[in-house]
Amino acid sequence: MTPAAHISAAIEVIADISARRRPATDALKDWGLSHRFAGSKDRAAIASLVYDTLRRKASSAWLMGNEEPRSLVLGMLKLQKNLDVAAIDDHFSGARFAPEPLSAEERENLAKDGLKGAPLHVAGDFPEWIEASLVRIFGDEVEAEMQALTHRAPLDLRVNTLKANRDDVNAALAHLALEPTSHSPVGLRAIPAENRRGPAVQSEPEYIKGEIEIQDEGSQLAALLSAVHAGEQVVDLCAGGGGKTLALAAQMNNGGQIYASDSDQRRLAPIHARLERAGVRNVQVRTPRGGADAVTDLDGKIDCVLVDAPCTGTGTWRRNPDAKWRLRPGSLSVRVNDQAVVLDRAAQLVKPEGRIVYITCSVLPEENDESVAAFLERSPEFKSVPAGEVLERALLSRLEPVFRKTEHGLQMSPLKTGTDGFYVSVLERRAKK
Ligand SMILES: C[S@@+](CC[C@H](N)C(=O)[O-])C[C@H]1O[C@@H](n2cnc3c(N)ncnc32)[C@H](O)[C@@H]1O
Repeated sequence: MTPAAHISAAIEVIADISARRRPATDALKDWGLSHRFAGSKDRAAIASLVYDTLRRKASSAWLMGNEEPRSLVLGMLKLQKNLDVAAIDDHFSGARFAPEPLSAEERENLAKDGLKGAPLHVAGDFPEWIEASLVRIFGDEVEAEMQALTHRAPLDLRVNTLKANRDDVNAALAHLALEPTSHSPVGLRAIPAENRRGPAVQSEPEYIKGEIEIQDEGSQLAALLSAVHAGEQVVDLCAGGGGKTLALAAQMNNGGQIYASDSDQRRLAPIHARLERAGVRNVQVRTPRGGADAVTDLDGKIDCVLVDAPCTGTGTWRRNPDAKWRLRPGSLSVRVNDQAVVLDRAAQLVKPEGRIVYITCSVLPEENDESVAAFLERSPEFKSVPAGEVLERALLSRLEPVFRKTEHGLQMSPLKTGTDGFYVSVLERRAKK
C-alpha cells in the first residue's frame, strides 16, 4: 500500500470510530479483517495515523472548521506530522486508493497559522469539562503539559534485578538501540519509530527468561517510591496482572513477604505465570473467592499497603488517545468512589507507623490529592509524608527537581518526568499513643 492509501484507510477507520462510537482497537481490527491484503507494516502505519488523529482531534477539528473524519486526518497531518500544504497535496491526489484532491476551503484552512487564538482545551487537545481540574494541577502550564500528553509514548522496559543488571541487558539487546531511562535506575527505553510498530520485545530471549518486563518508567518510579525493602510485610491490594508486584519483589530482593490481591479474580490470573518467569519467590497470591476479601487475616499487621488504585487513566492518554474523548464526569465520580473504598480497606491492614502508598495513573486532582485529602479527613490516624521525605526514603532525592509536588504527593507527567502521568502519595499511620 502507498502512504496515500494508508491515509485513505485511516479516514475510513476514523469514520467507523465516530459513527459507531467504538474503541479504536476494535475498528482497526475490523478494518484488518476486511482488508486481508494489507500486511503488518501497512496495518501498523494505518494504526499510527489513526492514533495520531485521535491525539489531535480537538485541534484538528478547530483548524479545519468541522469534525468530519477527512478533516480530522488533514488537521493531524499538519499539526502532528508538520506537513505543509504541498506535501499534503501530494497524498491527496485523487489517484486510485488515494484520497480525493483538496478543496479550496481545505487548502485555506491548512494554510492558516496553526492554533493561533485557539481556546485552551483545543490547544491542549483535551475535553473542555476537565479544564478547571487541569488548571488546579498544572496552573499556567496546562497547554504545555497537555500537548506533551498528545505525543507518542516510548516503550519502556524494567530490568528484573533478581535475574540481570541493566548494562548486561542493554548490551544483549544492542540491536534494539535502547537507552537507559533518565530517572529509573532499572529502566531501558526504546524511542518510538515513526509509523512503525515498536520492537518485538516479547520474542527476545531476555524477555522469555524473565530478565525484562514491559513497564513505563513512571510505573517503575511509583514502585520505587514505596521504598519497600527486604524484611517488610507488604500487601499489593490492587495487584491486577502484577506489574507493580514484580517490581516490588525485585526491590525486596525476594526477601520479606508480599501478599498480592485484587477484588477481581480474573485480573489476577496472569500474575502466576509472570511471577514464575521473573523468578519471584516472596509473593503469596491471595485470590478472592466468591467476592470474599482474601486478606482479612492480615489486618493491622502490614508495613506497606500498595494501592495502585482504579482510576480514569488520564495519565496514559499517550497510549490510549481515544480514551480521552470517551471520559465522562460520571466515570470520574465512579472512580473517586472506588478509591475511597480501597483506601479505607488499606487503612485496616496497616500497622502503627506503617504506610499506604497510593498510586494512580491520572493527572486529575479529584482522584489524586483530593481523594487523599478526603481519606485523611475520614482517617485522622494517618498523615501524608512530605514529598522530600518520600524521595529521601526511596534514595531518590536527586529527583526532587523533576517531580511536580502537590499538597499530598508527587505528580509525574510526560512534560516533567518524560513518563506517563503517575501520581504517588505516601500515607503513614501515626504511632500508637
Ligand atoms: C490500576 S489497576 C492495577 C494494575 C496493577 N497493579 C499493575 O501494576 O499491573 C487497578 C486494579 O484495582 C482493582 N480494584 C478495584 N477496586 C478494588 C478494591 N476495592 N479492592 C481491591 N482491588 C480493587 C481492579 O480490579 C484493578 O485490577
